[in-house]
Amino acid sequence: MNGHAHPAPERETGHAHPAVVREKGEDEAVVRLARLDTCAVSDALDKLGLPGAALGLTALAAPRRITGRAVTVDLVEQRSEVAGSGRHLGTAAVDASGPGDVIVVAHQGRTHAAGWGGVLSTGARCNGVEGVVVDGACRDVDEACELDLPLYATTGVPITARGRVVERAWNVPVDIVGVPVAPGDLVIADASGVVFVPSAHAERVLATAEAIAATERAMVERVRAGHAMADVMSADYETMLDR
Ligand SMILES: O=C([O-])CC(=O)C(=O)O
Ligand SMILES: [Mg+2]
Repeated sequence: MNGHAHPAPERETGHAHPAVVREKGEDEAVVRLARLDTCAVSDALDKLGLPGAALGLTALAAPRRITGRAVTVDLVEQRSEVAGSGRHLGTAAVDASGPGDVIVVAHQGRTHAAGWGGVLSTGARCNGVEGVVVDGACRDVDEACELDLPLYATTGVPITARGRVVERAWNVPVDIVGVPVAPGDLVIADASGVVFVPSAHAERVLATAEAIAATERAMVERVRAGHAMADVMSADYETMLDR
């Protein structure tokens, strides 16, 4: 699954997640997720009373739907008392990732320095990574566009992370705009935003989202058949997500 000639290194922290040991097409939850969109998944989370939608993130490059399992990177401000990894942020995650993986960088909304860049994008693309999510600024956005690597973030910035922001750890639980994200959690991102699904709740979230999507397909058929909007989107729709 890894584009490099050498085997992917062992992950340094956390648990191996299913995408590491399975080919993408064998990850049943990701296959089902790929048939949905962020809105159906967000509605399912609402109905189940779970958090998951990360606000304020949008596609800066290659704007298409991505789905996969989270490989996390946690960033901190570089200060003398912080022991960085000694290598550039995100590199271990890129080396260990491949098809079915989405790299999720916890940058805590920072916009003064990039939490991702073009050399990293090249590595991610070479390894077949599905895409990258950063809850802060990124640079070399043009390179990500040229590479056709989906990149979801808050904004672009030309300023490097070097000397400013370092990797604290990777493959660890992180916080993305208030949403807890663990390695191996499901990720879906599209033009409406970015949503995470805890792997422990994947089955019931997927089943609920599939039912919601089926209901909406039937509604759209009724709209196309000429039914009044007020009938199609009536009280049933308004209360559909009630718990
Ligand atoms: O220095 C950085 O912020 C990283 C960078 O530009 C790259 O990966 O190309
Ligand atoms: Mg660069």
